[in-house]
Amino acid sequence: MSEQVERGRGRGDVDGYEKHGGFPVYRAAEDDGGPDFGRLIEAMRVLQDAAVSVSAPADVVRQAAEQAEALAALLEPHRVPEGQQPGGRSMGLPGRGSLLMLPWTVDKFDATGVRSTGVFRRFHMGGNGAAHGGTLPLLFDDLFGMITHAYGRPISRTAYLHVNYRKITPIDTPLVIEGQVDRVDGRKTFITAKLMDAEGTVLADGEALMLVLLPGQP
Ligand SMILES: CCCCCCCCCCCCCCCC(=O)SCCNC(=O)CCNC(=O)[C@H](O)C(C)(C)COP(=O)(O)OP(=O)(O)OC[C@H]1O[C@@H](n2cnc3c(N)ncnc32)[C@H](O)[C@@H]1OP(=O)(O)O
Repeated sequence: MSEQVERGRGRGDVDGYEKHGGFPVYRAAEDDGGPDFGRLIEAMRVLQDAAVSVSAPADVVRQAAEQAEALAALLEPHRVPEGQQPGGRSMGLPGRGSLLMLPWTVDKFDATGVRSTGVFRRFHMGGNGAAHGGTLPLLFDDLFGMITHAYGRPISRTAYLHVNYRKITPIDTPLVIEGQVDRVDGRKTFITAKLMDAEGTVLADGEALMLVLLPGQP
């Protein structure tokens, strides 16, 4: 996906694109973590959905806990430093293969904006069939980061993020989020986006100021 970025278009007067402040330079994982990584992440998401929605007999809960502990022990010796794991860098996987991110798929990524589609799952539910209010800023924030990147700006930090909740955001319903850079002013990138249902009804809109980091800024 990074190859699609029209490098330099939105740099403005910001130097040192490759430096990203104090950030290490992140590269996309070449093979999306290998043939079974996406499968593992999706299985983990199904498990998350189950963990927040089941009411199972004590014996089943005990077995599940033992299996979850065994799985964690299997993976534990393979931790690597930030920027080396496929999670979050696998551009071909929903949510870039990060369990933290909403499992949404990017279908437009260029300097004119980014669009992503997906569903909020049971794991993301707040109450009465609606997505938890805290999960929407997560979706917006990650989109804003991608929009900044697609515009050719260095990785930036969110200085502020505002979300207007216009209508209830349902779970298990295909939705789309789309946004773009509105204005650039030196280190400042102003971005807006809308979350919509399949009929184009706006469920939430958001705006953010993303600030290009100064050299050495964490
Ligand atoms: C793998 C391969 C490729 C992957 C490709 C995919 C893309 C990859 C996607 C990643 C997606 C992640 C995207 C998450 C991004 C976060 O979520 S970052 C985490 C959340 N944010 C933070 O933790 C930021 C914490 N805050 C800070 O670090 C510092 O406050 C900041 C934001 C760096 C700014 O500090 P500073 O550099 O000292 O800035 P400062 O001089 O105070 O202000 C600069 C200007 O901005 C203005 N400003 C600053 N804050 C504000 C504010 N809140 N409101 C209004 N104006 C403000 C100032 O007034 C000033 O304006 P001017 O006077 O220049 O006109």
